[in-house]
Amino acid sequence: MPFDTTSCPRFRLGVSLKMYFGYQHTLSWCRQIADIAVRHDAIHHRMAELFVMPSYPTLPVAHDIFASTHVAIGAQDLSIHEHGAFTGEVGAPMLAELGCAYVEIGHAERRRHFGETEDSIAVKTANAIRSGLTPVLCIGESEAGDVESASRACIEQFESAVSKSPTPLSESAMILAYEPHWAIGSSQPAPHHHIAGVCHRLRQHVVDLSGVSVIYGGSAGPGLLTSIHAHSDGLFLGRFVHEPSALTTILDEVLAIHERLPRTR
Ligand SMILES: O=C[C@H](O)COP(=O)(O)O
Repeated sequence: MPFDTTSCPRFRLGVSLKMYFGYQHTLSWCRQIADIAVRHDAIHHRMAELFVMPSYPTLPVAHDIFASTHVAIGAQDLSIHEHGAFTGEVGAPMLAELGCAYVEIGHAERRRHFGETEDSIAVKTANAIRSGLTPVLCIGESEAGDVESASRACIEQFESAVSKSPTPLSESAMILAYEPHWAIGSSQPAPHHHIAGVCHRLRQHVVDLSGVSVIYGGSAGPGLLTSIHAHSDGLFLGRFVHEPSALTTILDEVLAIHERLPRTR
């Protein structure tokens, strides 16, 4: 009997490749992910939505690789400008033209290494929305602390990022990627109770915004979704899916989670 997923959550799984792979390695990884996506029931039955964010130069070919799959592509950043004399920049309109559905904004590494500010993040968020891209807005506290202070920091970052939005937030699609800076690039994710607590408060904060999902990133990998799925709409993945078979393991978890949820038939 086919799965009835109408009453079940649809998990959002995003992957950023950052700048880890070369050009050919990226395309080979994308082909393997496409192969997994066309065969896995969790994708077929729309229990999970997958988006991948490779480096800019690979986007057109990645778009072709995923064309006959349910996998979407996104960029890892965008310019604060849309067009014009801004050497080296890539604007939201071109990303949309390339077939990107998503764009990452405000990642901790951009904040730390490239001078990303709350103001530039707000401008980028507005530009993304104006071009029809779904922002994957990265928010998170810089130092390890308690759930309350982390949640406050995240909510401040969220409110600042959407402060220039050209449309009412109730009409916007957005993914909030909760990434505590101290858990990124680490050997393990933040403690489960911390992830659950912060994601819960973020979900409460956006409870009236039906287009906003809250996912967790920061050393996320196989096994994590099983533990946090009641509190998180998915995962933002990095190093721990560089080996494509790890994604199969996570999609298997999605299937198992759905199997355990009550069904309306
Ligand atoms: O963009 C992805 C996140 O920053 C997680 O990266 P990581 O899994 O290497 O910690």
